[in-house]
Amino acid sequence: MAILPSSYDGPVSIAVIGGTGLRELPGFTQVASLNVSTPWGEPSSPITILHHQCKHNDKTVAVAFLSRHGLHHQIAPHEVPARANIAALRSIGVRSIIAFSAVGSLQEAIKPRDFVVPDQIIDRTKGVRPWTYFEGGVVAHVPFGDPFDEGMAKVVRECGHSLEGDGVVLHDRGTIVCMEGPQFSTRAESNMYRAWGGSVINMSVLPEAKLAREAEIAYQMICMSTDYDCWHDSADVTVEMVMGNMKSNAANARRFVTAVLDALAADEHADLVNAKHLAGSIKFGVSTSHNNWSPEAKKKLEWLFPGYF
Ligand SMILES: CSC[C@H]1O[C@H](OP(=O)(O)O)[C@H](O)[C@@H]1O
Ligand SMILES: Nc1ncnc2[nH]cnc12
Repeated sequence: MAILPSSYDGPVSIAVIGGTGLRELPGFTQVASLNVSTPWGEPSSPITILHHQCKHNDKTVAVAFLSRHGLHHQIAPHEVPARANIAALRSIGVRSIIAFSAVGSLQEAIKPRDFVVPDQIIDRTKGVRPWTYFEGGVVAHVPFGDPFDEGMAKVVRECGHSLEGDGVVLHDRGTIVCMEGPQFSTRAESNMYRAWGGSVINMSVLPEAKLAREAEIAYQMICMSTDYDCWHDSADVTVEMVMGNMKSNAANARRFVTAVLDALAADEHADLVNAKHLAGSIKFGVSTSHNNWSPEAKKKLEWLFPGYF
């Protein structure tokens, strides 16, 4: 295989974070592979820059691709270096992320292989994952009432519906429960999440979505259901089941992501993918006056937001 350049000059506003079963985007041309180091450590994988020829306007768009669990799926959900991942993407210019995830279904109507565009999250992680950029001498609080980006979600839903009838079944909204893992849930937990109104469950939407919000990045997850967890009459979830359903529906998953990238590349979405609606928002969330920031925190945050504060 040819060695890819380790730098890329052009603008890259959009990233895809691939999860279980979506470790690459075939059909896209790889033009660079970036090893970015951040004050929060190394990301899960090199960031691949892909060139994508848009269907609608013949434009070539650059997309960044990061593999959440590493190139060989060697990083457990609680070990994913989410701060480094989001910081590395922001540092190369990314302002919008489509994150992909294999999820368990908590509702009969969401069948294995159906897609869901979640609009809410219930946090069941256990506090073992670093979840903020604002600590160690600087405090900030960002709004998180709507944890996903509605503008991105609208585009994703339109694309999903345009593929319906062609093997894609889409649920427009849903509450995703993010559990710690790596063990799957007990039956009592699974039933409790159902009683709470959970639609689907995974181990990876947090802290990814929180960090994207802090980094002023528009973030939307696309979920693909792979199992009925362990509350249903059918067999309990296993990795084999997850991988089997991911594999047999991989073509649809890729078609879906490609359609979303095509749509996001349209000129009308330029402000959305550059997250103009979020630019500058973090400044209103910071509670610590700038001259009182600790030197360590200042150094890290100036790396993330150069020339900002
Ligand atoms: C292999 S089953 C559990 C695993 O699958 C999901 O991964 P991802 O969200 O990265 O697609 C889930 O969150 C767990 O990490
Ligand atoms: N049942 C489940 N629980 C947590 N994460 C999952 N990812 C896929 N299926 C899952």
